[in-house]
Order: sequence, then structure tokens, then C-alpha cells
Amino acid sequence: MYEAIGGEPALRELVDDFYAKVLADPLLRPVFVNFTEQHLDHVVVWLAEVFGGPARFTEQLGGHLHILQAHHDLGITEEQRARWAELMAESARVTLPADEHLQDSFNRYIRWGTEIARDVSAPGEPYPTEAGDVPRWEWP
Ligand code: HEM
Repeated sequence: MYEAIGGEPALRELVDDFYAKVLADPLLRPVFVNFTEQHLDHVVVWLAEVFGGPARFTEQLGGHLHILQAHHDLGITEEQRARWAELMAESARVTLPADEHLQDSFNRYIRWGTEIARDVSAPGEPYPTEAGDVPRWEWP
């Protein structure tokens, strides 16, 4: 799927387009008060690994455990999760190949991933101390 998407350059375009939308969104902007350019790089590396590209998130950025910890205690509401997924779908439509199965598969991953982010971020959830491997999304 990484190759079908267009590799890292396509994911970079996707993520740039997406975070411009996120930072302009009244519902999401408050969640991203500590946003840095590095965040963009890390999300590109994460998505690359999930979709079958290089395992750099596992090797260099702390793997699955780090991403769970990064969302701890953010208190992401269902409304924020849904908006995040909606903006990501919009960005995928304009930056990724217009292949129906690819777009569907991408959005199914996003739904799954945002539900995990919402759940791990809930107030009172314990700080994550263990996690499995970074998931690899199967496609088609
Ligand atoms: C598929 C779903 C998601 C993916 C792949 C993802 C990806 C990431 C990654 C890779 C990081 C770590 C960045 C770093 O190491 O610097 C991160 C942090 C963060 N994510 Fe997500 N995320 C997802 C869902 C969400 C949602 C739904 C929200 C909120 C609506 C959110 C808000 C944040 C925030 C605020 C941080 C920064 C935390 C900090 O200050 O360090 N994420 N995300």
C-alpha cells in the first residue's frame, strides 16, 4: 500500500495538507497547542511504516509504545476524533491516488487509529507502559 500511495513524498504532501486544516480548525486547534514541525515528520514516518514502508518509527522513534504515550491524557472527544478523521479523508482525496479501494482502505485505517487515540487519551486511563509491534495495514 505504501508504494500504491506514492511512498514518502505522497505521505508528506498528505500530512502537510492535513495539518494546515487541523491548525485552522476551531475544534482541533486547542488540542495542538504544543504543535511543532517535528510532529509532521513523525506522523509521516508512522504512516509509512503502517502502510508497509520502512520500519523507521520502530527503529528510531520509540515504536508503538511511544505513539500511545504521546496521546495519553489528551482527552480527545468523539467529536474531535470524528473531525480529525474527516479532515484526513479530505486531504487523502486531494493528495493520494484517486483509487476507490485505496481511499477506502486508507479511511478504514484512519477510523481504527483515531479510535485507539481517543481511547488511550481518555481522562483516567493509565499511562501506557507496554505495546505490541507497530501495526501493518493489509491491502487491498
Ligand atoms: C490514525 C490516527 C492518529 C495517528 C496516526 C497519529 C499520529 C501521531 C504521532 C505519530 C504522534 C507523535 C508525534 C511525536 O512523536 O512528536 C502524535 C501525537 C499527537 N497526536 Fe496524534 N495521531 C492520531 C490521532 C490523533 C487524534 C484523533 C488527535 C486529536 C484529535 C491527535 C492529537 C495528537 C496530539 C495533540 C499529539 C501531540 C502530543 C504531544 O504534545 O506530544 N492524534 N500523533
